[in-house]
Parts: sequence; structure tokens; C-alpha cells
Amino acid sequence: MDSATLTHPANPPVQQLRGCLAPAKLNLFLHVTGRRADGYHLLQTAFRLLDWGDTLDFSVREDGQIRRLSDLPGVPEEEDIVIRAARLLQQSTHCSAGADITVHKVLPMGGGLGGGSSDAATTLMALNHLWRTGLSAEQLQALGLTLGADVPFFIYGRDAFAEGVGEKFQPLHLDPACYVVVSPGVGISTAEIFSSKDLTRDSVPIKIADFTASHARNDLQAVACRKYPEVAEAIDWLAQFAPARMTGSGACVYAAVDSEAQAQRIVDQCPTRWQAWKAISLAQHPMSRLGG
Ligand SMILES: C[C@@](CO)(OP(=O)(O)O)[C@H](O)COP(=O)(O)OP(=O)(O)OC[C@H]1O[C@@H](n2ccc(N)nc2=O)[C@H](O)[C@@H]1O
Ligand SMILES: Nc1ncnc2c1ncn2[C@@H]1O[C@H](COP(=O)(O)OP(=O)(O)O)[C@@H](O)[C@H]1O
Repeated sequence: MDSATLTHPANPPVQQLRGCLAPAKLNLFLHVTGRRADGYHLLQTAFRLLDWGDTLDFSVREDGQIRRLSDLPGVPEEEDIVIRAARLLQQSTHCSAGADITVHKVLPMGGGLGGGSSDAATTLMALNHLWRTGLSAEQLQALGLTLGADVPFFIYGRDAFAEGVGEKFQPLHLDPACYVVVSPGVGISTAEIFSSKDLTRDSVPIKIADFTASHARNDLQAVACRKYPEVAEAIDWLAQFAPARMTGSGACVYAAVDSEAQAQRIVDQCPTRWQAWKAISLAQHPMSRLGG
């Protein structure tokens, strides 16, 4: 977030926040341990924040309207999770102010990097600050959960061991790391993977102390690879450099590497039909410093 762009330096109420990060996440492991009566799956996962993501600009409107100024191909304004997040906060706090919102989209959609969820979390945190609606981080997480299972994690704002549907957290203390992320050029619907009849839903629950990034598994990976062979191809390609795995419900795959230089060398060799990025772990979400 670019604090230099906060406007009205002489007047206390801030009217604008520009360049607010909506970071990507990786799931370092993901076990499906059961299914709730409402169809949602019980998970255990390790969420890792990355220093790479979308950025959003927010500007307060006095007329109460919430407008998206940027275009997002394939996602009409009314369906955009950013707009839905802003409306949800406005309605649940009876706030009379509105906002103009611009999303600078970088993260591939349907990538398992949590892009939409992270955009929504950043929106809730930014507008809670700009509108002075005063919700606590816990209240924002509860609101966020109604938008998507991944949203609370981004408001929690640091690496976490998560359970439930992904909304119950314990802090996870991980060494800084450098990753290569590869998008095999397909977008995957999370609902499609979770609804597969081939998905195993009976992983034995583990304890946080049992988690090691080097012996990790994603229960969604086999289903995604069967439906989308590009995911399996990307894992095989990346695995020639370092152990590679899918994040979330896909489609992106990633590997931890020894250095930024090594990451760059791998990125430079990525087949032109795919996209690759290097990303560094992020210790704390920059928006969580804003407070309510
Ligand atoms: C799989 C994960 C792992 O972090 O990430 P992504 O791959 O989507 O990034 C998440 O659990 C996804 O969270 P999110 O993308 O917010 O999912 P939601 O919008 O809440 O749910 C989309 C659909 O996935 C299914 N779903 C989602 C989460 C969950 N614990 N159980 C489910 O069964 C439901 O069918 C739901 O309708
Ligand atoms: N602001 C947004 N950014 C990304 N996707 C969005 C957004 N608003 C709605 N969506 C919808 O949510 C779907 C899942 O998006 P995304 O969060 O990128 O994937 P994933 O859940 O795999 O991490 C997209 O395919 C798109 O249809």
C-alpha cells in the first residue's frame, strides 16, 4: 500500500487508498477429512502468503454507490466478489458511504491462488478503514466466510494451519522461502473438483506438529490432474527442478527453490504455452496493519 497516496493530509478522514495488495496464497498441503451436511468439505491445510498478487485502489463516494472502474473479462460487475464484498460490508454496517474500486488483476483466475478471495479480503479491510465502520478482524473474517471459504485466511493475514472449511486458524511459523508458480493455462472451478465422485474424503486428521512441507500431499491434485491433463504436465515439468505440487483446487502448481536466482532460471525456461512467476513468502499481510 502506498501511504504517500493517502489524500487530504491536513484532514483526518482518509478518502482514498491506492495500491492495496491482495496477495496470492499457496496450500502447502491439503487434506480432505470429511464432508459437512451442507456439502462443504472439512479440510486441513497449510496456507502460505506470497508477496505477489493483485492490487486495488479505493476511493470513497458520498452518494453511497459502489462502482467497479476496471473491467474483469468474464466477470460482470454484479458478480465480482469485490463488489459483493463492498455491498456486504455496507449493508451489514448500515454505512451510507460508497466507493469507486479499481482492481489491477495479475493472478490467474481459477488458479488455486485465492485471487478472488484475496481481492474480497483486501476490499473488506480497506473499506472498513475508509468508511470507519470499525469491525474487528474477527468480525471481518465472519463476514468474509459468507463470500468464500478462503476469504477469512487473507484477513487473518499470516501463514496458518487451517481446519474446518478453512476458517479455523493456528499460526504457522515457517522459514522464509522462494517459490516458482506455474499456470498451465486453464482455469479450474473449485466446485467441480470438490464435487468429483473420485475425490477421497477420508484423510486421517493430523496435528499441526506433524506437518512438514517436504512430506506434503494435496488430496485435490489427483482429481484435477485426471480432469485437466495440463496440470499433470506442469507438475512433471516443474518436478525436474524441485518437488512440485498443485495449490488448492488448481490449476496452478508450485515448487520451493533455493534462491531467487534459481527461481528466475526456471521461470525463464517455462514453455511458452504456460506462464511462470517467482514469488517470495510474505510474513504479514500489509492490510492487516490498517486495523479497523
Ligand atoms: C480449495 C481452496 C483451498 O484453499 O482454495 P482454491 O483452490 O479455491 O483457491 C478453498 O478451500 C476454496 O475456497 P473458495 O475458493 O473460497 O471456495 P468457495 O467459493 O467457498 O466454494 C466454492 C465451492 O467449493 C466447494 N467447497 C469449498 C470449500 C470447502 N471447504 N468445501 C467445498 O466443498 C463448495 O462446493 C463451494 O460451493
Ligand atoms: N475479483 C475476482 N477475481 C477473480 N475471480 C473472480 C472475481 N470475482 C469473481 N470471480 C470468479 O471466481 C472464480 C474463482 O476465482 P479465483 O479466486 O481466481 O480462483 P481460485 O478459487 O481457484 O483461487 C473465477 O473464475 C471468477 O469466475
